[in-house]
Formats: sequence, C-alpha cells, structure tokens
Amino acid sequence: MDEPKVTGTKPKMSSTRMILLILAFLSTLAVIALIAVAVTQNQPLPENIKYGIVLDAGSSHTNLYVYEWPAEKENDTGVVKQVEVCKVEGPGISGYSHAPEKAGPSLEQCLQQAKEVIPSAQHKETPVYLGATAGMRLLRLQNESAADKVLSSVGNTLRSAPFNFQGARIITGQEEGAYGWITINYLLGNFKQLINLLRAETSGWKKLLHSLKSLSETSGALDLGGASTQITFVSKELTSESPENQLYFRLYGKDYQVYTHSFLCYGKDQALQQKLARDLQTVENSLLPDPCFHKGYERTINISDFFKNPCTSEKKTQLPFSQLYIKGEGDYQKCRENIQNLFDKSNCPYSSCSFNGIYLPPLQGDFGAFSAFYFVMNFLNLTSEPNPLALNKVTSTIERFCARPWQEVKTAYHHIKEKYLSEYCFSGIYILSLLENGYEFTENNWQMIHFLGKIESSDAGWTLGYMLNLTNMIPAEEPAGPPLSHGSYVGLMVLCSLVLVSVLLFAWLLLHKPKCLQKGIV
Ligand SMILES: O=c1[nH]cnc2c1ncn2[C@@H]1O[C@H](COP(=O)(O)OP(=O)(O)O)[C@@H](O)[C@H]1O
Ligand SMILES: [Ca+2]
Repeated sequence: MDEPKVTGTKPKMSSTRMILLILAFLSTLAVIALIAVAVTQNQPLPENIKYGIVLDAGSSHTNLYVYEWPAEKENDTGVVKQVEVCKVEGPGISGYSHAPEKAGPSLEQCLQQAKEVIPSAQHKETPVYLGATAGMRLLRLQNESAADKVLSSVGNTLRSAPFNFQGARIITGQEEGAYGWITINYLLGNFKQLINLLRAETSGWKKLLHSLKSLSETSGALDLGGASTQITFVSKELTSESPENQLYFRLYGKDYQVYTHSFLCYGKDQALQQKLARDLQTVENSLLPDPCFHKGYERTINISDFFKNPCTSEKKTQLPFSQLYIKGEGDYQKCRENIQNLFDKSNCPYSSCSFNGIYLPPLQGDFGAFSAFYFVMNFLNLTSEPNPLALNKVTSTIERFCARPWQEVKTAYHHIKEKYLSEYCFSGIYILSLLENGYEFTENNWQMIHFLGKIESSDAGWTLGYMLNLTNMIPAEEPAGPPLSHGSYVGLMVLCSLVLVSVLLFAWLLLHKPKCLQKGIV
C-alpha cells in the first residue's frame, strides 16, 4: 500500500519551524537582556564636583566668581559653569590707594559667601585667584608703592581664607583680551570638535546645528570696562604687521591666530575723564555746558585731583577755579562730535589702524560684546537677539534717550543708581563712537555684534578663561576618551538590537515562506 506522501514530510517541516521559532524567541530575549544591561550597567557614576574661585578686581568694583565642574570631565569643553557671583561692597581695590590696608578686608563678605557655597571638605583644594585690571594698571603708573600695598593687602586676606591661594596680580591688557575671548568661545561651544558633539547629551538639534556651523569658527570678543577696553578676534591675515597684538593658541587640537589689543584709558569712565580734560582746555569759566548729559542735570567736579590721573595728566592746565560745574544739554550730535575727538585717526604706520596709530586687521566674523557694552545697551533696550537691531535704529534710540529731560528720566528710572543713570546717555554715545569711529564697524557689519551678559548661567568676562588656563583645563590636543556619551551609547545599542531583530525576522520570513510571499503579494 502506498503511504500518503503528505504525512511523511509534515513532521519534518514543523520541526524546522519550531527551531526557528525558538531561535527567534531566544534572540528577542537576548536583545531585551542586552538593552536592559546597557541601560542599567552603563549608568554614569555619581559625579565628583570640583570648584574654583576667581576675583575680578576691576576699576569700579570687585566681583567674586565661584565655578564648578565634574572632576572626571575636566578636559572636556563647556563643562565648567558659574555657580555664584558676589559683588564686593565699596569701590574697586585701586580705590583703596589712600588706605591700602582696607583693600583686603573689603573682600571678606564675599569670601564668606564662597565658603557657604563650596562644601567645607573641599575648601582646602579649591584654588582662588585674584586678577586686577585697568584700575590697578593706572594706580601702578601713578603710584607704584600704593599699588604694591593694595596687592599685598588683598593677598594677605586671600591667604588667610581656607582656600588654596594661587596669587593676586595685575593681569596685562593682552591677557584680559585673550581670556575674554577664550571664555566666550568656550561657553558658546566653539572649541567643540565632532567627537564632543557626539558626546553632548543635553544639546538639542538647534544647539547641535549651531555647533556644527561654528565648528571652524570662533566669535570675537569686545570688552568694555571702566578704565580699559579690549578687542580680540581671529584674524585671517597670515602675517601680522604688529607682533605685540598677535597671540597663538593651540586648543583641543586646533591652531588659532588671534589679534588682541587693550586700550588703557578707553574704558567708559576714563573716556569721560578724557573728554572732560579736553573740555577744560577751552572752558572760559567754571561753568561747562555738556551735551553728553541730560538737560537739567548738574554735576560738580573737583579740579585738584583731576589731572593726577595718567589718563588726563597730559592735558594738565592751570585753571583759575578749583571746581567745575557741569550743566547738561542733552544734545546727541554735539556730544558725538565731542567724543569723536578722543579717537585720533590722523596717523597709521600700518596698512590699517583702529585709532591712536594702533594696528587693526580687517574685522572678521561675529563679535560678542560684554561687560559695560552689555550693561549700557541692555538698559537702552538695544540688545535684541537673535535678530540684532540695525545701526540706524540704535542711533535714533540713543538720540531720543539723550534728548529726554533729566527730571523725566529720574522719575521713570527711580530704582536705578543715579551714577549709572546719569551716564547712560554719554555711555551709549561713547559705545557708538568707539565701535563706529574707533573700530570702523559700519551699518553692514553692525549686526555681527551681539551684546551678551551671560552665556547659559555664566557671565561673559575674562575670569573663566583665566581659571581654565591656570588650572590647565584647556588641553592643546583633543583629549582621548570614550567616543560616545551614555545616552548615545544606549541609543546605539537599541538601534543595533532593532537591526538584529529585523534581520532575524527577515530570515524567518524567507525560510517560512508565507503564502503572501510565495504569491508575490509582498
Ligand atoms: O549696572 C550697570 N550699569 C552701568 N554700568 C555698569 C553697571 N555695572 C557695572 N557697570 C560699569 O561697568 C564698568 C565695569 O568696569 P570694570 O570695573 O570691570 O573696569 P576695568 O575692566 O576697566 O578694570 C564700569 O564702568 C562700571 O561702572
Ligand atoms: Ca572689567
């Protein structure tokens, strides 16, 4: 008798199917286990936080900054952030020249605040640096021994704090410019290489695209203080005509040729002193009508100490009065012409200059403008981002603000310190003049300037760059490390697993040959 053919082959087919089914089941289990292990076993370790303190001893006041970063990642870019800022009461340390022993104790309140922010177990290992800028540069020129005494007083106070004292010194204008440039580019993520982008877990697409755009670009830095101002940017001019303005950096495996210059006496407070010293050359009596102050505003100035300042001493004249009475006129145009005289464009020994015969290569790329550039423009509502205002809009706003009578301004902004409020008109016009007449920004590249106070949670300024450099946190070469972040690693594992499942499914479909495949429906 013939055995029915079908019954002999049927058990063979179903055993293959069984094996495939078991395989598929086991693979799925394996994939689930793989993902579970990846998620649980590869959790980042609890972070060990480090701290650093920098005091910015500026001409007008001192700020203390506390920074923190995860110890394991200190060579990565963009991991250090500001966690505290404390404004020291009273004047800048150069204001203690008549009582230097009081300069140090003035810092104590802010040091106390730093002690509360940083866990006490870490006080001893936390470095503290003090950098003094143009106020102390001027004091050193005027009275070197007074400057030394002030520095030794602040040094003594910092040494007696529980932190790791690393020095109190006057930084050069070049350093101030360079560290400001490093700070903003570090915070903007401009030093990030592709590998860091892959590691960045928190950045969204927008940030990623921004970083990609700026992979090969950096932002220039414009810093306006009370006593000096700095301009720093990457210049594409290969040979520099003025070596003292040229800096070379190798950061995260890339070379940067950076132009920088610091103009002493061109911070906004000293620029006002310079302007008044010029006005005093032509004044007929002790009454000075001043177009840079609001109509109705009056101020009295003591002449006796006025010309002791190195920024005004060249203009010293004998005057038959000891006090000068300033009366505001609120006239934009006259003030602008007045301020313009501070920028001497008459001689340039190079192919191009800013002013006073100082070399300036062609302006390049975006600029971050911070410190008083930001304070003043922010007060005037002229910091609009991401679409900066056009130059003519900026000019007309400042013109209108200067034309407002002082009584009206005072009433409208009664919460603002009179010292600042009375000078926003002058400062606004000075900023325009410095950028337009001094550096020759035009309406075409004005919008490349971005007025910024903070980047994420950190203030724009030289202090962060100073600390990064002194703690060796910016390596010349890109640090080696795990190429992927925890998030990217898990993501990749999931992706691989999905591919694996799809392949297995496909194999099963091929072997199983469901009817729809055989008929060519799928
Ligand atoms: O809130 C503010 N509004 C206007 N100006 C401000 C404000 N805070 C600080 N400033 C000014 O910013 C400038 C900061 O200069 P800084 O003290 O850093 O001098 P430096 O950098 O030349 O040594 C000073 O002119 C100070 O008056
Ligand atoms: Ca400053």
